[in-house]
Amino acid sequence: MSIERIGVVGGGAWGTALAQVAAAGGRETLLWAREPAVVESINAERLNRLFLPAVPLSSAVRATGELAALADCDAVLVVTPAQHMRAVLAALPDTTAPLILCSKGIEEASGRLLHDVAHEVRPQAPVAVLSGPTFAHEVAAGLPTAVTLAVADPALGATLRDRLAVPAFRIYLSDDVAGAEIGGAVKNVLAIACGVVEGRGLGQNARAALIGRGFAEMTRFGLALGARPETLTGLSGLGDLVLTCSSTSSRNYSLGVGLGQGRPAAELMADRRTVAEGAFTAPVLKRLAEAHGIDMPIVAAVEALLAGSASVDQVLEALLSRPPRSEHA
Ligand SMILES: NC(=O)C1=CN([C@@H]2O[C@H](COP(=O)(O)OP(=O)(O)OC[C@H]3O[C@@H](n4cnc5c(N)ncnc54)[C@H](O)[C@@H]3O)[C@@H](O)[C@H]2O)C=CC1
Ligand SMILES: O=C(CO)COP(=O)(O)O
Repeated sequence: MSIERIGVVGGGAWGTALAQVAAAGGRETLLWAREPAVVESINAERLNRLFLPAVPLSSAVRATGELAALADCDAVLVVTPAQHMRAVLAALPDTTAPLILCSKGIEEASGRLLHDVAHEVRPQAPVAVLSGPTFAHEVAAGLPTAVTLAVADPALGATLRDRLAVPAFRIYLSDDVAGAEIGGAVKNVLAIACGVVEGRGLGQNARAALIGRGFAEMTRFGLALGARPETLTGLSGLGDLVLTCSSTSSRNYSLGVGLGQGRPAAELMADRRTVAEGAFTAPVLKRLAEAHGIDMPIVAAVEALLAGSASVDQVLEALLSRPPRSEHA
């Protein structure tokens, strides 16, 4: 199987950065964007003025507003917000090209991981997941980055890796598709919690404690859903958790900073153009954890803050008054 022409669905920051990677070496890459202003600014100025304004794009990235234009792509990177993925996949032209899911989240209405959504909507297409510690602006600027590419078929994985990898964008293969997805979805919720710690001035010890105990929650949830431990300790799990929990470059962390400063979630979410996936993942993750009997107190605290059902001081008090337990229980 030869993969030459890549399509990208989603003209936000991450779709644009990935289009830039796919266009390395001057290979034409077709980026579908929902906003006509994004299509126009990319084609006319080589810039995505709405979502990634600081990075000049390769002339090999071409934008379109028509999903039908992706019909002859050999592989399609899917980079919409998680809650819109089902609708966009359903609107894709009839193609059996491999779909590489690059979004991070869980579908709220169904509780399904995104690769399950993709299998359901596009049963003929092979599905891969690309995830890891990857701020879009750094990838687009060509800074060194490493990711996990998870796909059941190792031959397809190697073909996709050979087409997409460049020296500064290292791709590590895995066949643990669910594990790669779970890390990326859960870390967004934990990043909100770490932002709250900063916003409320709780200190760096508290942030490190949240990363450690948050990782314990990610591990319990991941193992219960069939993820492998080495995936959770790898790039798409612990690697991305560390990145997102320690930088205001993260939209999720920044949302948490606002919550920690006492601003209401509704105000922080209103008029957002960019997506903070953890706000949509938290309620469904809490629901899934309860359904599976998995203890996830940090996730529950973030959900309560976002829902406005508890204040920062109340969730802090609840977390600090939990009965002592073994670190490994
Ligand atoms: N920005 C980053 O550094 C990274 C983002 N991701 C993931 O990539 C996914 C996309 O995020 P970004 O590219 O950052 O988005 P963004 O926050 O830069 O832009 C928002 C995106 O949402 C799209 N959108 C809004 N309403 C929509 C609708 N009804 N249907 C379809 N699309 C709609 C917009 O067209 C735009 O592409 C998310 O799941 C995110 O977690 C993953 C790794 C890195
Ligand atoms: O997923 C990301 C980095 O790996 C981007 O994080 P944010 O969505 O929080 O900005």
